[in-house]
Amino acid sequence: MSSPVLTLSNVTMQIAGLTAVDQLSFSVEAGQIVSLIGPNGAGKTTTFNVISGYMRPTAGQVMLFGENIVGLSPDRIAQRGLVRSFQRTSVFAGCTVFDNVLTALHLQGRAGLWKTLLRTPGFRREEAALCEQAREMLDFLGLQSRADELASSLSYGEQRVLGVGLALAARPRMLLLDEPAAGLNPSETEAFKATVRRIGDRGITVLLVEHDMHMVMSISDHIVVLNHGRLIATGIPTAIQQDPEVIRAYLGSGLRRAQA
Ligand SMILES: Nc1ncnc2c1ncn2[C@@H]1O[C@H](COP(=O)(O)OP(=O)(O)OP(=O)(O)O)[C@@H](O)[C@H]1O
Repeated sequence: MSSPVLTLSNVTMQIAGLTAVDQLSFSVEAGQIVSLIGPNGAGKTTTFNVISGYMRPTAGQVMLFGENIVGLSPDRIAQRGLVRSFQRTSVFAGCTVFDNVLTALHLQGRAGLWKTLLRTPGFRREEAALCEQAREMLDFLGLQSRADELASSLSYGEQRVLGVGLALAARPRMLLLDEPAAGLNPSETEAFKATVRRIGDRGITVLLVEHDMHMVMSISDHIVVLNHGRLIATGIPTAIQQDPEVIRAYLGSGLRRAQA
């Protein structure tokens, strides 16, 4: 049996007198693809902010790989293996696709300033290894044929995939995806789903916030549902689709479309 990589215990987040997240507890098991869903204003983004260190919860505990990460900065949390890919594209538009990935890998590299400036043999060896890793990453993302093009020339969907590649360059053990399908057309969404599955196949645990119920229902091993900051249901997709409280929370709308 797998063990949880992430556990929230009684997490509460009050913002300007409003309880955005209310006594929230749930766990994410290693290697799973888990979706965090709920109607607008349910507290999903706030929960992501708390998990990734952008907000310090008013109360509660967030355990990542067995360690309480409340109070750690996003950078420190990323060093512990949890990396977040943002809703908006975050690629360097004026650089080539290859240089985007290479730069992200460099940020994780070990070459120090002097080694880099003096272009020592150690630096050149590391540079060659990183170029190879960048090519592998572009293969993995299905962007190899676009390597020499400017990132700005990619479609919106491809830019989102590249943005995930930049997050993967940090070698996360757990990846947080913030509305990955937002703004994608149906074929881009299908391609993105395949990418997320391959990320899962690499043993990386994925937690995503997503409004596209088709994507959520077809990709998730497990779903966590929030409403008004509270957990109202958790389970496998088929159970969530039939959960009366979930259907009530959505007034049947989004969920009914996904079942159709
Ligand atoms: N910085 C803030 N200042 C004031 N209120 C906030 C702030 N951030 C979130 N809230 C409130 O907290 C509640 C939860 O918001 P949150 O953005 O986490 O929900 P969400 O589930 O991500 O919504 P959506 O699906 O619309 O993105 C909402 O009532 C929201 O108005």
